[in-house]
Amino acid sequence: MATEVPKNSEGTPKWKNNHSHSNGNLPQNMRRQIISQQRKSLPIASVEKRLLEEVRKHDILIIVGETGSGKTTQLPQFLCNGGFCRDGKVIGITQPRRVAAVTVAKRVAEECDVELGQKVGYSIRFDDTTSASTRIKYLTDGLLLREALLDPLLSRYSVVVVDEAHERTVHTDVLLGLLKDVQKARSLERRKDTNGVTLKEENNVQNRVSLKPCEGSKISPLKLIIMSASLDARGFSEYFGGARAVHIQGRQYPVDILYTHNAEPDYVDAALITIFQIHMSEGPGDILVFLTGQEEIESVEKLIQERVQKLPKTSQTLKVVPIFSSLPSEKQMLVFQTAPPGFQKVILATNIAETSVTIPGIKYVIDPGLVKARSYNHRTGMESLIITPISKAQALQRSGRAGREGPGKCFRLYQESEFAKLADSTTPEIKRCNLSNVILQLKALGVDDIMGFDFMEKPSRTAIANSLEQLLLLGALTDDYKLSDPVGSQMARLPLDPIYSKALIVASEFRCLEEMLIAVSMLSVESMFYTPRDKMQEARDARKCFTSVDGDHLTLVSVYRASAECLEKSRLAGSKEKKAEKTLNKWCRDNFINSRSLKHARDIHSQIRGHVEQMGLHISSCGDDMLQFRRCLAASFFLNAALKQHDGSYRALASSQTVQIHPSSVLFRAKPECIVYNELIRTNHNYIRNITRIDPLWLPELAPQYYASQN
Ligand SMILES: Nc1ncnc2c1ncn2[C@@H]1O[C@H](COP(=O)(O)OP(=O)(O)OP(=O)(O)O)[C@@H](O)[C@H]1O
Repeated sequence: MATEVPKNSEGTPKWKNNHSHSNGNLPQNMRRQIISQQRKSLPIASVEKRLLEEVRKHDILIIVGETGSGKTTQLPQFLCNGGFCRDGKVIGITQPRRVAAVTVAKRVAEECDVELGQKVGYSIRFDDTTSASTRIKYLTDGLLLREALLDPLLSRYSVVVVDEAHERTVHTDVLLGLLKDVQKARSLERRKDTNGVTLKEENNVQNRVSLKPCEGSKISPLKLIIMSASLDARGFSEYFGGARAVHIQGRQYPVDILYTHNAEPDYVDAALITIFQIHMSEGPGDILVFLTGQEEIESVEKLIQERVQKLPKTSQTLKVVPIFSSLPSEKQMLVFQTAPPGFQKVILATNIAETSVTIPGIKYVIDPGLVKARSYNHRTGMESLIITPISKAQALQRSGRAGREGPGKCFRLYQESEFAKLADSTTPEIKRCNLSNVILQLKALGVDDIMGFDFMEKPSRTAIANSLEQLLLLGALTDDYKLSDPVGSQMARLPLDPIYSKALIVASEFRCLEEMLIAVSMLSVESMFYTPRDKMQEARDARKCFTSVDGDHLTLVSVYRASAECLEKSRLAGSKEKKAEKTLNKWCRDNFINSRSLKHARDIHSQIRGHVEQMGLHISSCGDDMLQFRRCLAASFFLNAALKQHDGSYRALASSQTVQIHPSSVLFRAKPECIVYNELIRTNHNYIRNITRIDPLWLPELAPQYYASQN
C-alpha cells in the first residue's frame, strides 16, 4: 500500500475527544463563550462591514471563500443584524442537500442562542420548522422553487443566498434563471409606483402572468447572493450581466493533502487500509471516507467490522456510521453525534457529505476521487449510473470537510498527476438528466416558452423537445403545450417524477391507489432485497414467499403488506413503538429485506399519502384483484413497454432499443411476451428493472393516444 501515512512517533494514540460537540455538557454560558470565540476567529468575521456594504451597493453579489471560512453560517447573521430583516422580511439560504439545510440551521440557531424554528429555521420537503418569527431560513433549492409556485415574486424574502452554487444541481440552475426574473419583476413593480418604466423594460421581464404582485402587497427589492468555495466566479458573473464578485481570503485551519505514490488498482481496499493505518498510527480525530453508493458503503461497513474483531483488544476501537441519501433522516443525523469514549468514528459517506456540512470531530478525510453519477441519454431514454472521477471542485470540497475545528489531513487515494487531469468543475446536472420534471415545474411557474428561458447553460433542443413530448403523452400538457388542468397542475404539485405522479392519478381512477402508493414508495428506494454471499440459497428461499409470477411491482407490494402486517401484529400484542420496530427489524433480517430501505419506503409512503389526500384523490384498494392493478400499471407506464424477441431479449417499444431483463427481476427467467418496466439502466448491458407482465392488447386499449396512432 503506497499511501503516504506519516508515522506517529508516539505510537498508537489514546482516543481523546477534542471537538466542540464534546462541549455539549459544559455549562450554558461557557458553551456560549466558546461559540462566540469560534465565530470571531472565522476569516469572514473580519470582513463583516465590507460585505454588508457590498450587498447594499450591489443587487447581485458573488461570494467566493475557502471551505470553513464561515460563509454559510455567518453571512445570514450579518445580513440580519445589518437590517435586511426589517419589516418582517426573511433571508433565504438555499442548499442543494437536505442534510446541510437541517444541520446548518441547527448550528446557527445555537449561535444566535434561539430555539430552532424561531428566528432561525429550516424548511425541506416534508419537514418545515419555520414559524412566523423566522428571519433566517435555510431551505433546499428544490423547496424554494416549490415556494415560487405559491408566491411567484418570493415577496417574503429580502435576500436569497444560493449557497454551494458550484454543485449546479438542476434545481440550482432553474432557480438562478427564475431569481433573475423575479429580481427584475420586483424592481419593475417598485419603479411602476414612480412611473419610471418603459414598455420595452416591461416586455423584458418574461411574459409570466404569475409575476404580478398580490393586490395591495408592498414590493421591496430582492438582493441575490451566489456563494461557494469552488465556483467559476467569471462564468456566474457573466450570466448575471457582469455582477460583482468578492473573494474572502484565508482559512481557519490548514488541511494537509496527501496523494498516493502509485495508482491504486482497488480503491475500496486502499480506503480500508488507509482507515486502519490512520486508526493505528495517527493522532486522535474522526475519519470521513467518501464512497460511491449504498451497497459499497454497506459492504465496507461489514469489512471494517470483521477487521476490527482482529485488532488487539486493548486499543480504542472504531465506530462505523454510514450516511447516504436513501437513509432516513434520523439515521443520517447519527453521523453528527460524538463517538462514545474509547471509539474513533468512521463515517462512510456518499457525496451527500461533500459540501456545506460540518461534521464535528472530523480530522481525516479519505477521498478515492470517485463518484457515482447519473447520466441520461435523451435520444434513447436510457439512464446510466457510472462511477466516474470527481472534479477538482469536488476534491476541494471533500478535503474541506476536515480542518473545520482544527488542522486536518486529506488522503487522496490517487496520484497528484491524476488530480491535475481532473475537470475543474462538474458537468451541470441539467445537461445530464431527464428534463420532464424541470419543464413541468417551469410550466407550473408560468414559464411557457421553455426554449426562451434564461438557463445559465441551455439544455439541447432535442432534450427539451423530447421531454415536452413525454409530458404531452402523459397528459400533463395540452396540445398547445400549456399546463393541463387538472392533470398537469396535480402532477406538478406532487414531489415525484412526472411518470410516478401520473401513475397515482391514473390509479385513483382504477381504484387501486393504495397499491400504487406502495409501489411508488418502494420504487423510490434502492436495494430492497439483500443476498449475503454465504447465505444465497436461504435468501432466495425467503424471497419466494413474496414473489409474484406477475412481476416486481406486485412482489414489492407483497413485501410492504407483509411488513405492515408484522408491525400491526406486534402493536396489537401490546408492543410499544420501539419494540414493534425491533420486531420489524428481526422480520427484515429473517426475510433478507434491507430494513433501512424498507423504513425509508414507509416514510415516503406516509408523505406521499398526505399529499394525495390533500389533493382529494380517491384512495381505495383493489384488494386481491391484481389484474386490475396490472392494467393500471400498463396504463401508467405505457411509455416503458417492451416486447420479447426470438432470442429472449426485448425491444423497447418507444425507442426500438434492444434491452434485457436485469437478473434481480423476478421475471428474469420467466421472460413473458409483453412487459412494462420502470428503469432502464446501462451498465455492461441495457438492463430494464422493476418489471410487470402485461397483455399486449392492453396497450392500444389503455393508451390509445400513443399506441392507436402507432399502428
Ligand atoms: N455544527 C457545527 N459544529 C461545530 N462547528 C461548526 C458547526 N457548523 C459550523 N461550525 C464552525 O463554523 C465554521 C464555518 O462553517 P460554515 O459552514 O459557515 O463555513 P463555509 O465557509 O460555509 O464552508 P463550506 O464552503 O465548506 O460550506 C466551520 O469551519 C466550523 O468551525
